[in-house]
Amino acid sequence: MTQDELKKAAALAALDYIEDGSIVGVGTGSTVNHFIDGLASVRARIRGAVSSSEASSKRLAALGIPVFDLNDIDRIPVYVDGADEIDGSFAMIKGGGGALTREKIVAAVSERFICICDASKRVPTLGHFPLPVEVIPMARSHVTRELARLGGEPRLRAGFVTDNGNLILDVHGLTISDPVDTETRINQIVGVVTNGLFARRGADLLLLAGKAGVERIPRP
Ligand SMILES: O=C(CO)[C@H](O)[C@H](O)COP(=O)(O)O
Repeated sequence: MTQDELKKAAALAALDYIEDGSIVGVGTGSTVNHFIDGLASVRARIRGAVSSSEASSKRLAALGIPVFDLNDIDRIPVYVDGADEIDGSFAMIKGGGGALTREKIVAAVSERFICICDASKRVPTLGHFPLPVEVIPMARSHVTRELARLGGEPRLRAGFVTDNGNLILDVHGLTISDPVDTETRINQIVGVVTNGLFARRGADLLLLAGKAGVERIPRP
């Protein structure tokens, strides 16, 4: 199976967890695109979706799935999203697609975070994938210096602007021995909107697609 077929298998497995009549939290990325396509096949069963990016909103709307403003919604039973890396405690690096801030907001409101991944995303320790950090443009140089002081090598994602009008610094070479601590420290740098470590609010269930099928692994 190709990596994309594995992504699709994980994504379609997430349809089993959708509550009838609910608003579904929808993440961003190529794995989630398969989930959105699958959601279209059950759209009569759901009220609609809250989305974490303009790209996902556009795809949902094109398939006739109503997209709600998060401010008008008080309950999201399930949030479905991919990850760039996920470790044994279900802490993740996310934001490869640059949607980390909205992803973190929708995840915070949701009761259950279901992570959909192909097996390559499972890692013993986070940090091989560069950590995305969303930054207010006028703070770019300051945040770059502060991230370097933490031991990383921040690189501006060239030509990229987030849905919120901000920049992304991808931090290479960071040692992440305590993901909760690193997430907290980076978020304390003035000018950082948020960072792509999802450790304080990690995944609750991992749907991990490998050659043998989709494993359904609850958070340890
Ligand atoms: O965090 C994300 C986007 O901001 C994605 O979930 C992450 O980058 C994984 O993407 P893909 O499913 O395309 O491998």
